[in-house]
Amino acid sequence: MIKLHPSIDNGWPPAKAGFSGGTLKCKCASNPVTVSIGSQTAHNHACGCTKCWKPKGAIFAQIAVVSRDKVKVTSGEEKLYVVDSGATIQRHACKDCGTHMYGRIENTKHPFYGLDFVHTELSDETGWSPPEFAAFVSSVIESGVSPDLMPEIRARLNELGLPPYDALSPALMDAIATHIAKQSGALAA
Ligand SMILES: N[C@@H](CCC(=O)N[C@@H](CS)C(=O)NCC(=O)O)C(=O)O
Ligand SMILES: [Zn+2]
Ligand SMILES: [Zn+2]
Repeated sequence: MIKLHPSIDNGWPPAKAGFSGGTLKCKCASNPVTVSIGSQTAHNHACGCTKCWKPKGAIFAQIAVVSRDKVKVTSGEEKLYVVDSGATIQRHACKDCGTHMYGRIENTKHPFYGLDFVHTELSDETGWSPPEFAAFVSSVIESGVSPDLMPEIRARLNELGLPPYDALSPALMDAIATHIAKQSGALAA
């Protein structure tokens, strides 16, 4: 069976009712960076793009969103740096172990402004919102996955209940387009 991501390959625990967050910890054995998340996450998904952080050996990342005001660096802030300051999502990573601790959008006009991107697998708590779909699936080829494996990867994602898309899910793509149409005036605000 093709392996996609350690938190996805064997299924996942369900979201816990009333779950109110937890602490993300980087992979450093000493002085880890810790980030407190003060609420449940949403839109958790697998992402195949080259920019999202993946655990060792994984083909996909797993990533969810949470309101930026619920994200607080609680230790090791001095170890964080922005991976690509030109990217829409400013990914704050640990300079010692490379783990991305949170991704933030600073452009106030962006449809997802106000939401941070986080990898909930970095927490010991269970009850986070589970993955719902797979995004940027074709992009795994850009990381060196053989195009010949794509039918098997998409079949496995479907089997796991994660519909594969080559961008975001239709619901999120519609939300982005609606936001842009309201900004341009093509739709009434
Ligand atoms: N094919 C590209 C896709 C990159 C991409 O568009 N990633 C999406 C999903 S994370 C995105 O929203 N990126 C914005 C950013 O990285 O700032 C790649 O794999 O590098
Ligand atoms: Zn680290
Ligand atoms: Zn991504």
